[in-house]
Amino acid sequence: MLLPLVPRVLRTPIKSTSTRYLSSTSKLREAPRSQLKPATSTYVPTRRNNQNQLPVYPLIAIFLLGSGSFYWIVKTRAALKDNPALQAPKRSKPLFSQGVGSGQALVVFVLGGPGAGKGTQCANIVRDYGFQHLSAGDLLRAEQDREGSEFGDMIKTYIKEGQIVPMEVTIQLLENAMTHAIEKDNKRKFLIDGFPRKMDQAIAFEEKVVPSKFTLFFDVSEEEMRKRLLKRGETSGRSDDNEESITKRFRTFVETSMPVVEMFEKEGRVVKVDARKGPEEVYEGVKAAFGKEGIEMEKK
Ligand SMILES: Nc1ncnc2c1ncn2[C@@H]1O[C@H](COP(=O)(O)OP(=O)(O)OP(=O)(O)O)[C@@H](O)[C@H]1O
Ligand SMILES: O=c1ccn([C@@H]2O[C@H](COP(=O)(O)O)[C@@H](O)[C@H]2O)c(=O)[nH]1
Repeated sequence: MLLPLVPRVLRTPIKSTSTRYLSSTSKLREAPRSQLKPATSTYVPTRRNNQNQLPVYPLIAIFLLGSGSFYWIVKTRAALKDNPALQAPKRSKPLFSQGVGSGQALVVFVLGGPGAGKGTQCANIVRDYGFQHLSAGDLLRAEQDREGSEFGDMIKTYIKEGQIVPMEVTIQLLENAMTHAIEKDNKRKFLIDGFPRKMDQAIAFEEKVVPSKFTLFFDVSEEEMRKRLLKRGETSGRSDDNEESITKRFRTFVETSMPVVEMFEKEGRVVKVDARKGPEEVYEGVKAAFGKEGIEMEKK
């Protein structure tokens, strides 16, 4: 068991995801437009010597900022690597095998772009299929806000920038939450929402924690997702529900997360759901997907 190695910071179980969307408003900024005036003068300004030269100072500033962020990320990764609490467990096989019996866990990964409707549909699945909902984003936000967390500032920066938090932290949070649900309520069916978002996470989680049963993928256009996120941003209070962060999150999704979905797809482990329509219609697709995978509704 990993638990004794884990610092108190990460050991505290996350109780609820209901505080997901708090309140505040994010505003869109519009770039000022330049005004063009008709040429009314014959005045020709004298050409200054450096007019055709590239502006050097902004370039230096961009370079310094870029190397600063790179240095920060490298330093963070090194610190995490040396953190005894986050050492990869020396397991020759996963903590759980796939199933719902003793020593087992049943994991369905839930993926899709930012704002695809993953959280909304997970709530339906929890209600009808008796799964536990573990949102990686929610767990990270709870850890970010937890007083005394040594990872809080790092998580905050990654989330605002739409980057993927180093996997050691996320996997440990997920494993803690799973272990807690199993020990407390013997709940062994998990919807892991918004994870894995990067290849290293996918491989490490399946090797060290449990192989997933399948991945439920919500398919919807970027345009629709942007619309949903901006609407949600009016009340969510999330630091990343704004135009600038949304653009960064989309880029990370396409470049970093889609390759994970493609890998699972090649292995025949993805069920796609058309998520363009309203929540009820999308849920019909979810039920069909679960039926296809042999997962039945729980009787009430
Ligand atoms: N099918 C749908 N049609 C229209 N709006 C939807 C639909 N599903 C969810 N929404 C709304 O879109 C927003 C994003 O949904 P949700 O939070 O479920 O997405 P998500 O994929 O979990 O997002 P994130 O990846 O950012 O956590 C919410 O405001 C939700 O109410
Ligand atoms: O595995 C993960 C999952 C999420 N993140 C970070 O959290 C934000 C928000 O995630 P949501 O699923 O939209 O709630 C995401 O943009 C990442 O910055 C992560 O690092 N790793």
